[in-house]
Amino acid sequence: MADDFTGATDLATNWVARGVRTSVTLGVPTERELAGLADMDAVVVALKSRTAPVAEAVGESVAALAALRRLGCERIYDKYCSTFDSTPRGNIGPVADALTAELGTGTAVVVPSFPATGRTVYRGHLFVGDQLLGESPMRHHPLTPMTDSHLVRLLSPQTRHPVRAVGLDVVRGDPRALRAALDTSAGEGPGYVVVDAIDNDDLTRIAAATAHHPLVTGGSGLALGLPSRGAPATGAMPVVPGHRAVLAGSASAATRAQIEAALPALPARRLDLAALRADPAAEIAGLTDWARTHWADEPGRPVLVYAVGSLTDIERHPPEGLRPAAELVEDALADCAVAFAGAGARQFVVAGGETSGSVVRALGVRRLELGPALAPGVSWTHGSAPDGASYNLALKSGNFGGPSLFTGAWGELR
Ligand SMILES: Nc1ncnc2c1ncn2[C@@H]1O[C@H](COP(=O)(O)OP(=O)(O)O)[C@@H](O)[C@H]1O
Ligand SMILES: O=C(O)[C@@H](O)C(=O)COP(=O)(O)O
Repeated sequence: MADDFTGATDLATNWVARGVRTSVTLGVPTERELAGLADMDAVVVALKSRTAPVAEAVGESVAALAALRRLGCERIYDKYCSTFDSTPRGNIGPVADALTAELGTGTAVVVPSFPATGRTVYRGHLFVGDQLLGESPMRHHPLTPMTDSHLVRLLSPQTRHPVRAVGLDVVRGDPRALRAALDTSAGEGPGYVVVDAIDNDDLTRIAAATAHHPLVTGGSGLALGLPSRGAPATGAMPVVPGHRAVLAGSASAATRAQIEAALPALPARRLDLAALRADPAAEIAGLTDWARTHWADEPGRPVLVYAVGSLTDIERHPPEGLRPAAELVEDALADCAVAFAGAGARQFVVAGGETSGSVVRALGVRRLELGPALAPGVSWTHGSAPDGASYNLALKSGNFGGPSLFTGAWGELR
């Protein structure tokens, strides 16, 4: 299970790359939906629980676990952000505590490392590229600003269980010693072990040492440590003809670079918070008319609607008595998606995990199958809504992908 929608397609991208047939369900699958998943090797349940109230996040995660167990899943992967997005209250710790209790497990590993995207862990410190997490642009995140980098320190206040660390020397040493270090010792109850990993070989060692663990936790990188089952498990993804749009609610550094690179090439509009507060329906109608005009002029050319071009666009506190910007933007982009779909848009790149959750829920899509990969942790997907409309959706984590992703992604839809 994944705590946001981009995280879900990120994990699925890595499983599919290892030849594991994987579907993503958007929300906890119903009994009927479960029946359609029986022949998959893996299922990722995408939740929107990263910044939800703790009790809600725990409740949804336990419901997702119950559904996965009904499906016969024997091993559970608790996927959170490779930048450990959370606060001292959660939700990484409380969710992991609940899963540990439900599964009756002892020690669970904590592995945010995803070297292909620059996330590495050394001596318990999480790095984003060359920077410590707490010194990286993640310190500016509108919802979960990360100002510390030490994973034991970050997780400890969030859990009732002990947190210890295992260093790179152990990861690269005798495999039996690694396995012993990651297993629950006699008399030890539930707890967490933060494991160093700075390259994919480290992840392979950790995956082998935890192959018998019923629960692992981390970013998606650990999935790349699985033994490959052969060719990537993507079938021929249907390409849905229709207009194209990029909807970017993320304020992350990679998204801002993608917006900057796209501005000279794509018709673009930045959301106007004041206008949205004054009359959201009129603002969405205006954006839809604008998009329609561009699609009529140049069919095939995507339009870009974005929230944050530079850090100064972030509104940390709403003016007295008004709705927070995060809610306003998520609702606006979800409404744009629905209105754009009504105007014939079928191909969307959505930037940001929370944003993707809002957009995909609004479109009503409940299940995604993966298509071509666009960057580490980012793939095109295909999904259908109950009204019969189908979409190609690329749910892009705020911090993933190169600068040309918003302009270059479309070439993969052939
Ligand atoms: N101008 C803004 N001020 C404050 N918050 C914003 C603004 N624009 C967007 N947001 C919010 O920031 C959050 C970004 O989170 P998310 O979509 O998960 O992106 P990321 O993947 O970069 O974390 C969303 O809730 C979005 O609505
Ligand atoms: O693990 C990751 O970094 C991503 O899969 C992820 O969770 C991204 O979250 P957002 O940046 O909020 O999209």
